[in-house]
Amino acid sequence: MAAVEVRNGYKYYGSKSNPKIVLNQLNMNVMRGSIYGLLGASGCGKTTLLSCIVGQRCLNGGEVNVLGVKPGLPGSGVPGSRVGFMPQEIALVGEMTVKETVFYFGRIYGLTDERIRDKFKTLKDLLQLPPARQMVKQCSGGQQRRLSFACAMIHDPELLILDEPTVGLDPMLREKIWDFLVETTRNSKLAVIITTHYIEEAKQANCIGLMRNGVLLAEDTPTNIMIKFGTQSIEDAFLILSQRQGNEDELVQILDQNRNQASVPTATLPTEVIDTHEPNTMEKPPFRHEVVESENRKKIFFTTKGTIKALMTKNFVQLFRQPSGFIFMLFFPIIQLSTFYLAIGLTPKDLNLGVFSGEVKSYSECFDDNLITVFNANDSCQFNKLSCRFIQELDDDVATRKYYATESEALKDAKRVNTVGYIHFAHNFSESLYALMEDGIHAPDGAVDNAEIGVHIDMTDQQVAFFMQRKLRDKFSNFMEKVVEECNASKALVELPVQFQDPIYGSNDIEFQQYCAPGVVMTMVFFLATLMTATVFISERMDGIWDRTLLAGVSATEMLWAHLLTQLIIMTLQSFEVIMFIGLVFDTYNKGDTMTLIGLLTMTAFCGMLFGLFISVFCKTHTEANFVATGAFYPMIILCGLLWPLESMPGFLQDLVMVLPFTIPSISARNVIEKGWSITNEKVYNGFLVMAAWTIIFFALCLVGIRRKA
Ligand SMILES: Nc1ncnc2c1ncn2[C@@H]1O[C@H](COP(=O)(O)OP(=O)(O)OP(=O)(O)O)[C@@H](O)[C@H]1O
Repeated sequence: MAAVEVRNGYKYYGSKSNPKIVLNQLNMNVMRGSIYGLLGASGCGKTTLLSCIVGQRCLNGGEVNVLGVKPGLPGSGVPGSRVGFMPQEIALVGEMTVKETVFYFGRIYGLTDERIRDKFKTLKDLLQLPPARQMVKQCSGGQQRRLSFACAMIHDPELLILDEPTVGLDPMLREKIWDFLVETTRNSKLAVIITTHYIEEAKQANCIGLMRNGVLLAEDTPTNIMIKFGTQSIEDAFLILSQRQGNEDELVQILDQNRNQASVPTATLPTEVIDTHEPNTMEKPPFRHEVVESENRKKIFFTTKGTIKALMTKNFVQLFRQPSGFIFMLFFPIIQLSTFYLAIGLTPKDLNLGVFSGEVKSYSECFDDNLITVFNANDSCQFNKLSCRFIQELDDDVATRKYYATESEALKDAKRVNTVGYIHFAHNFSESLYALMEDGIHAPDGAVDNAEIGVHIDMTDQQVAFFMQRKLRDKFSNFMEKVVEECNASKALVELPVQFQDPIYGSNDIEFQQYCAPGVVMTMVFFLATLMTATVFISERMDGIWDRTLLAGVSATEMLWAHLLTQLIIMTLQSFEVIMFIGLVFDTYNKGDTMTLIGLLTMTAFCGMLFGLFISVFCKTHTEANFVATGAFYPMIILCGLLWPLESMPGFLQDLVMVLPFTIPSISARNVIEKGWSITNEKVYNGFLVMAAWTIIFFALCLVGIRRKA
């Protein structure tokens, strides 16, 4: 009875108009209880044929029947527990131990732990597996191959497909594996398809298929093949066949011969000659596939829980055993937050400010303890060296003062950027100020000018310049208030008629850091999740683990859920860590509910994770994924009002950026932190809604992408 039948198999890569034909009207029969050696040069289409047999790929024409079912039908067990597949690449998780790897595959195939333990014992001896606790990445190439073989065998499949299993193994072990396969197929119904480059070892197979350029040139027992071509070895027979394939007349002959045999290949023309546009369906009746047992469906449904558990265990092991992954996950947020809180938005310190006063010959006069600046007698005041008094008012929290003998020297140093600028006082600053206070609007013009403190600032560093301007204004105001107080005059004389009362929200000394912190933390958490997810998924796909797990019968949806759940746990912990860290270490206040913030941050991370998944679905390599993630990061930082108020943007842009994932959520976070609003407030829950909407959009796009690829 046939385990695998391929009829007129036709497969191409590329577009229909310009196809690259890989399987060309190929016929193949693999009997139960036998070994089928599939031989052929590199690139002839062996792996493609195997992937169509296990349901990983679909034929473009022709039919496949595997164990009585059409591969890929839900509940058919193909791909799944009825088939064992050992791919060409190792496709194992490097961070798992040998034992964990065997248990992982056993569990996703739905085996009980006891059964896995028994099987592991047998396979360990047979295949000389490395020590159970050794990590896969620490195994040699040959050891990894043997382990991969064990994983394909763990569940006693009905069909075993081995793509180059003996590459890199020593002759003794190769022989052992062949002996095992011969013995097992003799005593059971197990069917084995094996591809190999060591043509002579295939002598032990019950049947050999010689393949070239997508065509099966011959299919027979090794002895018959050698007799047919009058050779001593299969290799020579293969050589003769390959030479014949190059000769068109001979080809037609082979084709006729094969057509007369029902079960052997019907098309043996090379790809360049044969008419490939319409696959030949011949007159054979279609396959009668077995009805898929509902029992199988039930089994798959009940094993889902165990599968998710196995997948999640694998994900955690993978993450925690990678030092870089663990450090990235735990310490990267802390490092990023620390750098942000230490570097952004704090008050500038250690600035140098030049000072020139025409009132004094030597600045030591200003620091003379006997210096009296205000004389108050007979309801009038006399001022003496008031510039010194202002200089004393300027303490180190404003800037370190550098004193100059001339204004030109102060200017020269400011131009060399040794100071952020300088202030200067006229030689008659005190008298002019006195005149201004005494005579008011009747004071001479010169007095008005000379009573001013001249400030020259380097405006190229705007933040420092604004800081200096604000500080000088505040200091001047304090200074004048003290002077008029000593003169027994009313403060109202020097106070601005504009009074800033207690703020409605926030405080007068709020730092810029408070404004941008929510946005910075949110983008950090989002893109961290994006990068982690994209990296995990792309690595898994590139290493072949994704495909191998799918071939074990696990659905893409189950794998997706397992990853999402793993990441969700990590993201929740990370959000908690972030909030606690900035609260405890940087003493950041939060007037609102911490759980609301953790919730919003976790949602942000979850959304970032789905964005990472979205990237991994549409990008083939890590480089492409990094380009997309970095490309998205900067527009978000710039456009979402995280660093600069939205109100400064043109109106149309303001409307546009409202739909971006960080604009409204960062406002919500600020509303919680600064205003103490709860989640019931529209301006808080809006942020949750926007994040939820983006999460749904990314999820839907991922599903569409994954289904299209499937
Ligand atoms: N996804 C793909 N897209 C386009 N071409 C592909 C794809 N996969 C394989 N091919 C091409 O199809 C041909 C057959 O590839 P396949 O991997 O099936 O060969 P093979 O016989 O298994 O080779 P090897 O023994 O080296 O593994 C090759 O020319 C290969 O370049």
